[in-house]
Amino acid sequence: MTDVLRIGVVGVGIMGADHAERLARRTAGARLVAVADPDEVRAKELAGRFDGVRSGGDALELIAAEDVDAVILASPGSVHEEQVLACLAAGKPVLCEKPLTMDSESSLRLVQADREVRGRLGRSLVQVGFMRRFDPEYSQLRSVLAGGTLGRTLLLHNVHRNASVPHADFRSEMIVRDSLVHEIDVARFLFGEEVVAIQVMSPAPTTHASPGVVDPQVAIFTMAGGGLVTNEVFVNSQVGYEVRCEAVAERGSVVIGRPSAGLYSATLAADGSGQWGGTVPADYRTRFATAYDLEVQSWVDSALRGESVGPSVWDGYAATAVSSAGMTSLATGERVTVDLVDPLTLSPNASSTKEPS
Ligand SMILES: NC(=O)c1ccc[n+]([C@@H]2O[C@H](COP(=O)([O-])OP(=O)(O)OC[C@H]3O[C@@H](n4cnc5c(N)ncnc54)[C@H](O)[C@@H]3O)[C@@H](O)[C@H]2O)c1
Ligand SMILES: O[C@H]1[C@H](O)[C@@H](O)[C@H](O)[C@@H](O)[C@H]1O
Repeated sequence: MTDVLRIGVVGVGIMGADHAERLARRTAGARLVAVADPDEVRAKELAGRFDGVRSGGDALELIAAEDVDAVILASPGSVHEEQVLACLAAGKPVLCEKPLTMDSESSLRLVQADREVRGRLGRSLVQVGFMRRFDPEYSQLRSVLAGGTLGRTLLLHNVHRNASVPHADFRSEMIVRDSLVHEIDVARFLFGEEVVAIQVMSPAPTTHASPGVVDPQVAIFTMAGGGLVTNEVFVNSQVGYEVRCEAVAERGSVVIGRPSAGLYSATLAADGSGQWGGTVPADYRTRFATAYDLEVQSWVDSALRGESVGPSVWDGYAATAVSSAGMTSLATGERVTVDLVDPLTLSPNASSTKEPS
C-alpha cells in the first residue's frame, strides 16, 4: 500500500477544475499529476496553476498512464461509459461524476463490468459522484430517519433550484438526467429503498427558459415501500442555488437546506428602509463545498486502503434507471414504472431490491 494516490482528472470544465483545485490544495494523501480535456488550451491553463501537473487532450491516454493510480471523471455523462470501462480495464479506482451514464442500458453494462472486476480483485473500483450523501445536513437527516425515533418515513419534499443553466442546449431532458438525478439518489439514500415509479409533470414554463424547455418540472417518485417523494426542479430560477429537503415521518418532520441564521443580517434597502435577509449561494460549488471535500477525501482514503466505499456503480445504475423512466414520463405525462434488473443476478425482473454486500 502506498501513502499517496497519484490522480488524473478527465474533463476540466466547471467541475473538473473544482476537483483539481481540491486535489491539489486540500486532499490528504492525494497528488494531482495530470489533467486531460479535448479542449487542450483549457487543460493546459488549468495544469499551469499547479506545480508538476501535465496536461493532454486524450482521456484514454491519461487513464492508461503508468504514473496515474486513480482517476476522477468530470467529463460529460455521454462519454462516461467508455472512460469508466477504460479505468476498469486498467484496474484503477475511478470517481465518476453523476450521472453514471445517460441511459440505464449503458449503466447496467458498467455494473456488469464492475462485477467482473470485483470477482477478480475482490473490490469494486467505481464510485459515483452523488456528493449529497457526504453533505453534513443530508447525512444527519439520514441518521435521524434511520434512528427510528420519528417512526417510519412517509414522505420527502425536495426543492432543487439553479439560478440559470450552464449552456443554452440544456434541454428539458437534462433537467431529468442531470439535475433530478440528485433527488433520485437522495430518495434512495434516505428511504433505503428503490424508486419503483416516477411521474414527471410540466407546469407552464418560466419565460427565462429557452423556447421549448419545460422548466420548472415537478416529479413524483413512488418508493418500494409505498412512500412518496415530491420534487420541484427549477433550473432558471434567476436567484441562486436552493436545495432543500423536508422529510415527514410518523412522529415528526425534519427540514434541511434552510439558510442558517448566520446568513441573515439587517441591511439598508435602496429606499432607506431597514430590511432583513441574507444571500443565496450562487451555485453548487458553494452550497456543497464541504460535501465535495468529504466525498473526494473519502474516495482517496478508501482507494489507498484498497477498498471502495460511497455511492456504488449500482447506485449510479439505479438512479439512471429511474431517470430513464422519467424521460418517458416527461414525454407522455404518465406515471412510468421503473425497470430495474435483479441486483443479485443482474437479470430482468427484479424480485429483490438489495444490492449484495
Ligand atoms: N456533483 C455535482 O454537483 C456536479 C456539478 C456540476 C457538474 N457535475 C457533473 O460533472 C460533469 C461535468 O460537468 P461540468 O458542469 O463540469 O461540464 P462542463 O461543460 O463545464 O465541462 C465538461 C468538460 O469536459 C470536456 N470534455 C468533453 N468531451 C470530453 C471527453 N471525451 N473526454 C474528456 N473531457 C471531455 C469539455 O471540453 C469540458 O471542458 C457532468 O457529468 C456533470 O453532470 C456534477
Ligand atoms: O450538473 C449540475 C449539478 O449536478 C448540480 O448539482 C445541479 O444542481 C445542476 O442542476 C446540474 O446541472
